[in-house]
Amino acid sequence: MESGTSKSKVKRHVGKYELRRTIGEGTFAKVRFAMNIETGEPVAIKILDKEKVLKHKLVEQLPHTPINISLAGDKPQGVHNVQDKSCHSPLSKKVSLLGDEPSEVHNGQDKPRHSCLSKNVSLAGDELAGVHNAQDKPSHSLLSKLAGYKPSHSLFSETVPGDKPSHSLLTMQAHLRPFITCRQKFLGIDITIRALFGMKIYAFCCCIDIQSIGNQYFHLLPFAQYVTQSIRVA
Ligand SMILES: Nc1ncnc2c1ncn2[C@@H]1O[C@H](COP(=O)(O)OP(=O)(O)OP(=O)(O)O)[C@@H](O)[C@H]1O
Repeated sequence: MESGTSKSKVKRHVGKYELRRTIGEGTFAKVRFAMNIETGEPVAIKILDKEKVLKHKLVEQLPHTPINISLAGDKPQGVHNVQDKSCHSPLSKKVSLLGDEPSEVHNGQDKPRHSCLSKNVSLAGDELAGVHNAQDKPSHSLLSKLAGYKPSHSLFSETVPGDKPSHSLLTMQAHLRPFITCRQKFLGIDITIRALFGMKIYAFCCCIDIQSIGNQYFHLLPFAQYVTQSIRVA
């Protein structure tokens, strides 16, 4: 994290993002509008105090294995997502699924177009095995753009040397739990994990960049203008 000064006030930066006004506040986090100083791309950055995260054991709610999340609009054929309307976060919509044995999950067919998050994967088979998503490059994927489509690439670790992403890149995972529905809340994100149609397996995947700096976590989100219609970008 770096800071710069302007004539009137100090502008805070997180990597290549300049933090601007506060968009909103939730139970655990404050969300600020931010702008990529190189491209002008608007994003939202959710800021959480580590203390709060620890106090409310939010981290413990994160499954030890990676999870897969998808946004509204990403509905690969045959997959029915259940939206959780109790949460306003654009990341809160829904969910994943998949097998206990995290065999490599890939996809060659599914090309979601409207994902703000990257690497969506859909599997319609009864088995998870050696499926790859080498072709999958969602055209509107914010994070995949930022990460250069490299799952191991953290946006912030790239731009903030020395700062390690704590939970960035929640990647592909499989849980073979037919008919089990599980709800988790992690860092303000409601996550519903559902297994649909018995042995049929569907997978969604995304990269979530969460950077730990000082006593705070910074969570990069696509800026959802519909949430804050009145925000002024300036
Ligand atoms: N990606 C985003 N783009 C624009 N505004 C956002 C975004 N994410 C959150 N906000 C705004 O910030 C507010 C706080 O979001 P946050 O996710 O921290 O809490 P919440 O989900 O609204 O509430 P809680 O955490 O109590 O369930 C939201 O109500 C919304 O107005």
